[in-house]
Amino acid sequence: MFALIPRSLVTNVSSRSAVSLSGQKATVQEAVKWLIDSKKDYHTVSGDTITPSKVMGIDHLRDPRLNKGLAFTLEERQALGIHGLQPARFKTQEEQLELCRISVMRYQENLNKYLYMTELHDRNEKLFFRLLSENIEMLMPIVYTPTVGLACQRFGLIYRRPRGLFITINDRGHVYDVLKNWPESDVRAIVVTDGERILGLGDLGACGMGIPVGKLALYTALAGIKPHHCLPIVLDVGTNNQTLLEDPLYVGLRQKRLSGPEYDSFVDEFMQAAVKRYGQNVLIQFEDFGNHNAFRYLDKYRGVYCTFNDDIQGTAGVAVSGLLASARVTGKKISENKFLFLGAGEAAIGIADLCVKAMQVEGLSLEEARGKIWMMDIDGLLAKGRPEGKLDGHKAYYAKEHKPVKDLASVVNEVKPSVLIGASAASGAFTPEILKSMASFNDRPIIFALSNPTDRAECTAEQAYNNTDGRCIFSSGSPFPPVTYKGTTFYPGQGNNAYIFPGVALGVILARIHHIKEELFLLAAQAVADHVNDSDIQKGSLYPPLSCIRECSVDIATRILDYSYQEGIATVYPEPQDKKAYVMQHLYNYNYESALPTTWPWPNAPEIKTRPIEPTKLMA
Ligand SMILES: NC(=O)C1=CN([C@@H]2O[C@H](COP(=O)(O)OP(=O)(O)OC[C@H]3O[C@@H](n4cnc5c(N)ncnc54)[C@H](OP(=O)(O)O)[C@@H]3O)[C@@H](O)[C@H]2O)C=CC1
Ligand SMILES: CC(=O)C(=O)O
Ligand SMILES: [Mg+2]
Repeated sequence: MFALIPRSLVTNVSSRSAVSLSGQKATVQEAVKWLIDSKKDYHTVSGDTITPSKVMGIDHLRDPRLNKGLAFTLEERQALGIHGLQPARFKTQEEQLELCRISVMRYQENLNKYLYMTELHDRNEKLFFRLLSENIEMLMPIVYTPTVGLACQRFGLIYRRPRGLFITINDRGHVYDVLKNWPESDVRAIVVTDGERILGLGDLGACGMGIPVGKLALYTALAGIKPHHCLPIVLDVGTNNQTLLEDPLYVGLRQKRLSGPEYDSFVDEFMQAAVKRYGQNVLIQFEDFGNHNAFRYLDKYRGVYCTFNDDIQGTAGVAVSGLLASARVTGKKISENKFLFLGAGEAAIGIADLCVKAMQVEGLSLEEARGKIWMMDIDGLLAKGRPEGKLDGHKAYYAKEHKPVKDLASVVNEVKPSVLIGASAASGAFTPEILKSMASFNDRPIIFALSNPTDRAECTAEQAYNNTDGRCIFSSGSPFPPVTYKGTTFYPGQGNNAYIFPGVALGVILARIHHIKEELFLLAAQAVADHVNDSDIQKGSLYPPLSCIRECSVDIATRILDYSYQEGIATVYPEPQDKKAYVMQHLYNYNYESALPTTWPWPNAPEIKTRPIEPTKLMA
């Protein structure tokens, strides 16, 4: 009888003294080595005969992890049993990449480019990641903000193949069983959302899955974390978005969002199940939860699990990095600035808290540091005793003895901040009048419009430069094209947590840190700032080019390893002596490897006729 067995179980046949491998006699040890080398996932076993499954032949084309398309050589096509299943042409990965670049650029609509990338991800994983990694500036806006926002909004319409795990409240009591359905057993990182605050687009329920998928694509493309170590998850607890509830295309649970103790116990069960399934070191990144849950869960879980909240902590890292780099333009330390935030939510409070930490490192007391930060929420200035708007949680730290003020322009004129940061999703809130005011009392005003996606930004890059006489230092959460003002072209940097979370995750995973300390984000901020060079600054950017994020991620991870061994929070022993080499050694390789076992051809195997592969011209 034939049976399909996983490669990991092939060693079960070791009790046999000899086997027949694809018709060739071999010792068990040789056969096992061949099978392991062959990187096949399944083999048929019949009696003492182990045969690479014929069914799995075609699965080399169907499985995105194994598929190389026309890049399979003649030897591989014959050895894997896929000869004849593709056209005769052989291509290099470089030729395939060129075709992909041409194909993706042929689409006019960004959503179609997104769909092309999704289809490529589903078809050929290595090609997808190499394409993305080598074309970050062109493709990050497609797989990530802003296009991913649109993809989430159209999720029901564009949904074709599943990616990630959807765990609903109906799975309560069985969350672990659902996790067991995920086909990978060695998951090291989970990005989870409940879809309540997707970018600045609000509650998108289960359609929020695009975000964990996009974030984890960046884990691999920007930090070399292996794709099979990554798991995107949506906790579907319903949605309060009435439009979605009435949308026949909505694919999530069609009911109001669960809240209160039942919701909490569901999230508790998820956390416990994740650790039971993948071990206590599994990294769990919270993404785009509603404000009221984000802070609570960070406080509740950070000392118990290996977890962080990207919107609070990752965003803080990237903003502080920009502020550190801004010193090269303004000559001011962070503590020599006065800050005004529009927004007092996850991103704004996260940034403010990390700025305070940075200012303390620069020598300020906690009170002095908090005193330099002014904040506004939907009810206006955080002023003690204001009649409207609670000052709960961290908001209270930044509330000032001040009369209530509602409008941003008045606060700007009164406070005269040197740094204006928007994390409110209030598009256009930085009006020309406000920008002009910033330029009237600052030589080089710092303006961060961090809200995503693009149409939620507090101002555009063009508005910022035009209304500050080209003197502002600008960055935004989603990318803006270069702006030419009075003959000078500015290339604004992207103040997005994508500079931070992939590198932090890489460092945490490699050091196997149990709990993620705040210091890691300060350290990551410093690392990214160190990668900014004079030409970046001259071009108008506080960040290194997107094409350098991989280097930043490796540097962040290396510094995290150094720090975690110094602090005794790393749990991998023996301690790697050369930390950077250790990081490099563990990066995902998106180049194709031979699909042939190293020992191929098997002794006495029929000779494979080969012919030279002729270099062919790329498409025009
Ligand atoms: N660039 C980046 O890397 C990141 C960008 N972001 C972006 O930041 C934005 C906010 O995210 P997040 O902080 O998580 O969301 P939250 O919901 O936690 O916070 C939003 C904050 O903005 C305030 N707010 C809303 N509307 C207005 C308004 N008209 N005027 C003044 N304040 C207003 C809210 O007030 P109240 O408290 O009263 O409700 C709240 O304090 C989103 O667009 C998100 O995409 C987020 C993370 C990373
Ligand atoms: C970038 C990001 O995490 C956000 O906008 O939510
Ligand atoms: Mg987010």
